[in-house]
Amino acid sequence: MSTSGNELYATPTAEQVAAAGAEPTAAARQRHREISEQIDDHQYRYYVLDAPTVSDAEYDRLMRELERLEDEFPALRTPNSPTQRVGGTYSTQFTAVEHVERMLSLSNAVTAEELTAWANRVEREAGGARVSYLCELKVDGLAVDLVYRGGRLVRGATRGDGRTGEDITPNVRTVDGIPDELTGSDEFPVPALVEVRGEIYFPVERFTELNASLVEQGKPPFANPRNAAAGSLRQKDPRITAQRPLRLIVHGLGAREGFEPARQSEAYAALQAWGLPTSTRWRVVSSLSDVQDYIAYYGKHRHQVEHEIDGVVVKVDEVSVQRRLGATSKAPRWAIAYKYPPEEVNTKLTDIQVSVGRTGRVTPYAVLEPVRVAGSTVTFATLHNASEVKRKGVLIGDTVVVRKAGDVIPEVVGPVADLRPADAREFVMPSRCPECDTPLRPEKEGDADIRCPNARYCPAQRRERVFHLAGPESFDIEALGYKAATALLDDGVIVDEGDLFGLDAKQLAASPFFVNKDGTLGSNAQALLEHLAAAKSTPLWRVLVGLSIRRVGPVAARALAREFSSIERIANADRAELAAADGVGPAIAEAVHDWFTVDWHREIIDKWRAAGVRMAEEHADDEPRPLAGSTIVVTGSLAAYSRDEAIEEIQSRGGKVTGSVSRKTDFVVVGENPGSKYDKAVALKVPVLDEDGFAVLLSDGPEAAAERAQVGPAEDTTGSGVDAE
Ligand SMILES: NC(=O)c1ccc[n+]([C@@H]2O[C@H](COP(=O)([O-])OP(=O)(O)OC[C@H]3O[C@@H](n4cnc5c(N)ncnc54)[C@H](O)[C@@H]3O)[C@@H](O)[C@H]2O)c1
Ligand SMILES: [Zn+2]
Repeated sequence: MSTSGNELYATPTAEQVAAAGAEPTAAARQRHREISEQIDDHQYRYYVLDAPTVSDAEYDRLMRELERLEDEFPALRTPNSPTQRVGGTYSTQFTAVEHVERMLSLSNAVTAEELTAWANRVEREAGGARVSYLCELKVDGLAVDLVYRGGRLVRGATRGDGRTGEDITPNVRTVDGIPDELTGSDEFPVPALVEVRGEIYFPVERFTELNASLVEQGKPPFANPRNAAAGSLRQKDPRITAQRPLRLIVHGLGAREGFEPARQSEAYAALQAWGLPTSTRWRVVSSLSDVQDYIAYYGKHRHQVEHEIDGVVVKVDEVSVQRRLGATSKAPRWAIAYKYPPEEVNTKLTDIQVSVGRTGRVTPYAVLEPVRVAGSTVTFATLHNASEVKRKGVLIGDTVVVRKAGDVIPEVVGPVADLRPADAREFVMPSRCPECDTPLRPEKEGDADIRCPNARYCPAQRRERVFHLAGPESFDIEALGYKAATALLDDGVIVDEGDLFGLDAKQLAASPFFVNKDGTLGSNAQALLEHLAAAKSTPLWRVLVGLSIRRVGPVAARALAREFSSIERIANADRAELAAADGVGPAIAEAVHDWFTVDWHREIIDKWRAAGVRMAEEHADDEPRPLAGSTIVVTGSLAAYSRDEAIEEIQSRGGKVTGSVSRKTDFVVVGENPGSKYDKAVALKVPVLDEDGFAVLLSDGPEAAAERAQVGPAEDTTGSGVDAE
């Protein structure tokens, strides 16, 4: 709608009044002003200070509220509204520069319906032209514009308000992977001028390290990798930028002379040919349902990517259609960002307390003001150990960024330094066990972990050990919940886990937890006795897991059970014999050996044996071992197996798993995002199995698998995202 010239003063027609909607109420105007001011403030903190004080989710909520208000009262939708302009601004710290072509933002969708509505509109307005969709990851970093003239990098700038950005040329030059000079190919010669758009990011795995070093220098840490990227790039002193492990992914073009792509995907092929870092993850698909699949796939695998992603960007691949669709003042109509549900929220860290685990390890954990994230309410988050608390730079009383990624346990990412209250205080590791008051100490000089050495009687350790026996990888005793385990110990029914399998109804009747109001024995007691009886014939490896021997998880326990086939033989083996067993090694051997030298540990074994717990593997020796003699390397992530599970599957069939590829390797099993091991396998011509091939290896053995293996140079799949047409 044009508001220029005399139109402003003319009496509006009936149609104009209708189009403008109802006159905004005073309350609506007031709220609109409030939110707009808040958004301006948040943009300043985010784009200029690189230190936001609210989460992206909170910011997005404000923006959506503003949009709803404007839908209701269109008169509020002025060109100046945050909904109508590219959010962001530039700092006087840097020289302001005009972009040759404007840098836009993206419209976004958070539901499948919004995405479908966008696609429907695209297809309607494409004028009958065929539309393909290019799907790619939305890199959570900061947007940059790189100008190459005659193939030379002449300028790097931030997005700013979209027209004017900040000149950060010297900083950009320090970023690994940004070429000073473009190369070209026959197909894609270097153009006379090109504005390249991309996203600079901070690799996720380097983030904690950066914050630790900032805290050490007495500087405020960054709340998340995106702010770390922005803060590292927008430095007055480019030498600081040079020390940060920043990376770039390019995803678009601005102005250009001497190059006119017909498709977005062709532009990416050109960018790659010029020597710029493109992603290998983009795909061109021909239907919306394929777009949905791509979104679902990365919804699941977003944490296997080296940078943070906050969504997927979908672009119309055909440039002719892009042109037809054009752009609003804020964003192109031919692209949309599908945003994943937020995984980060801000909340208050009210305290840091410690808990004592079943092996005595003392771990600090965050007590948070309850907050909802990724579908559940988070109140606690582990902090691992005291040095981790230091590395993260969080103080009690801080507002902190809490991250909960899918099913993964919640984590404190870092403090919001600008909201630190004056009375925030440092966490001090207690010197005594919170449950038994024994002085805490590291086991060995220099250990990061400290422990409660009172292993036998510390109530916390006993409780955790007893409860651990109930777990699915140990005896799997469903009726032994945390409350039941606590009651058994607190009411003196058992002294420790040694007494568990000898329990009878009379003993259980001594605990109110197992007795009904009318004095009869509860059904929970009956269930516990039944489950305990059934658990007595648990396989040996799971009995070993139940012993809470340090370092002995399911993988080591399986290896021990396979080699020794009885507790007796494990207890009597010396360190060298233990260490020589396949899949055991010196550290586990030492832990196992030490465990059996403790008298009360042996008493547990004796009591369990007396109670009828099976202590030997009956059939261990005649299990088929189809992979005996095969050496296998696993790299990348498999869909159907965790890393440990894959290793167990191989070892339980007699195969050997090693960490590096050599000519002696029989197979390399390659999952999603394999590392250099894959390249090495190809170079050494070691047979490579994908996940289906791995399934064949497990079910039908090495010969069948060899037929499915790929050997030698692989087809080059990078950048060949265009689907078969
Ligand atoms: N927490 C805060 O206080 C605060 C303040 C301001 C903005 N923000 C965050 O920034 C968002 C708004 O920023 P915005 O306007 O830049 O929108 P946006 O970040 O949602 O999307 C636009 C940007 O995405 C980037 N991008 C990443 N990968 C891309 C790809 N593959 N193709 C194309 N572009 C890609 C581009 O740089 C583009 O400018 C908010 O939704 C919020 O998440 C937060
Ligand atoms: Zn203790």
